[in-house]
Amino acid sequence: MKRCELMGPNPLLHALGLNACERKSYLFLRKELPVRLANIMKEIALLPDNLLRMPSVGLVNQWYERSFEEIIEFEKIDPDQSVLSQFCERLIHIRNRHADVVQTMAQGVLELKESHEVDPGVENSIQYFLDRFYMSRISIRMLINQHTLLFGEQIGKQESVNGIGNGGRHIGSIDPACDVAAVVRDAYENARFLCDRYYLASPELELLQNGVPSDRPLPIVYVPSHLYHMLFELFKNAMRAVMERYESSPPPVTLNIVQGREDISLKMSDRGGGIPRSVSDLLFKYMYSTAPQPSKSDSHNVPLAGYGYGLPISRLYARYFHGDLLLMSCEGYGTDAVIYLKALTNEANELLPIFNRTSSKFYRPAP
Ligand SMILES: O=C(O)CCCOc1c(F)cc(-c2c(C(=O)NCc3ccc(C(=O)O)cc3)noc2-c2cc(Cl)c(O)cc2O)cc1F
Repeated sequence: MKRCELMGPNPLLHALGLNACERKSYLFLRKELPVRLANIMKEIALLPDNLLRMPSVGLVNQWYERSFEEIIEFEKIDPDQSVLSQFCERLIHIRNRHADVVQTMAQGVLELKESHEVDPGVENSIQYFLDRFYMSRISIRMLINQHTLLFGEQIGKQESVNGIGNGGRHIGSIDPACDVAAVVRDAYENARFLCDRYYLASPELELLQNGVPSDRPLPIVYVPSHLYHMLFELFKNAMRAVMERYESSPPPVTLNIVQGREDISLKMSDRGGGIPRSVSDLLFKYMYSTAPQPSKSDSHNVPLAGYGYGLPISRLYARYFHGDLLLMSCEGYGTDAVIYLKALTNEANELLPIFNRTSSKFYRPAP
């Protein structure tokens, strides 16, 4: 078995250690995944009783408990090829089980809103929990994807992730030369398709690099699907604001990519009229964003915005590798949304929620 340098829990560095080794990854994940599942289950147990009792939250909790049990079954099994294949299949099974966790938790929050008065203290606890819960989920899915993409059955067929061709250079879900400009154009075109379908028109994209029109590739080490998710969400919001404000000749949405020494900044600017600060703060609140899902039958007239957790989860994707996502809206004119990415690979390690005395205080403040 070829030795390999397991480069620690940083999935970027771990995966870029091109001689990734399935056995080392198995030994790391069979410990690390139960730890991350256990950490978040401890926090679920500390949720306000009213939320914990909601049927959908109970369902999510069962999924976590089941997945925890299924991984610790490997705790004392030495890896031979059969065990490694079973482990890969088990991870895929677990990833599929958790596919609808975001919507199911949102349903749990809705069940709470519809059945109980929610005081600001409980709302703060829910906001704190969901940020940590979804960040934990991003990290767990990142580790599972790296292992199953690097060592799973599909390894020979992996052409690209998220449909963006790349000549097979991906390492798991990480692209060591992720072309930011290409992901921007991809996200814009897909948001534009939805916009055209609903408004029968859409704003043009003005793509700049350091303030100058440019189509030049801009390769960074990143997870294209994370970058795409953030950009697609912001383009949808910008297009909705612009098209709601302009009957015709909508002004373009500008996306300026600025390469700094520490940060790569992607500033999206629109002239959609903007929102007051009191509203822009609410857009990151899970309780505010939780509304009954539009019925599928009238999906043709659902606005661009998905009544989802698009913005808070996009911010978590940015923060996962120590970046950020900020909104600066000028009511009466338009909105700037900035995605900050870490330009230096070795600084882009994971940002993980760890359950400890400090975090538990957040749920039940000391009497
Ligand atoms: O569904 C999701 O997950 C996200 C759902 C989210 O849905 C929204 C949406 F796409 C766009 C806007 C919006 C408006 C607007 O709507 N302006 C008109 C109005 C002015 C005042 C007030 C008020 O005073 O209350 C309300 C609206 N202006 O700028 C933005 C805007 C918001 C964001 Cl996050 C962005 O990245 C770019 C933007 O241009 C608000 C949304 F809410």
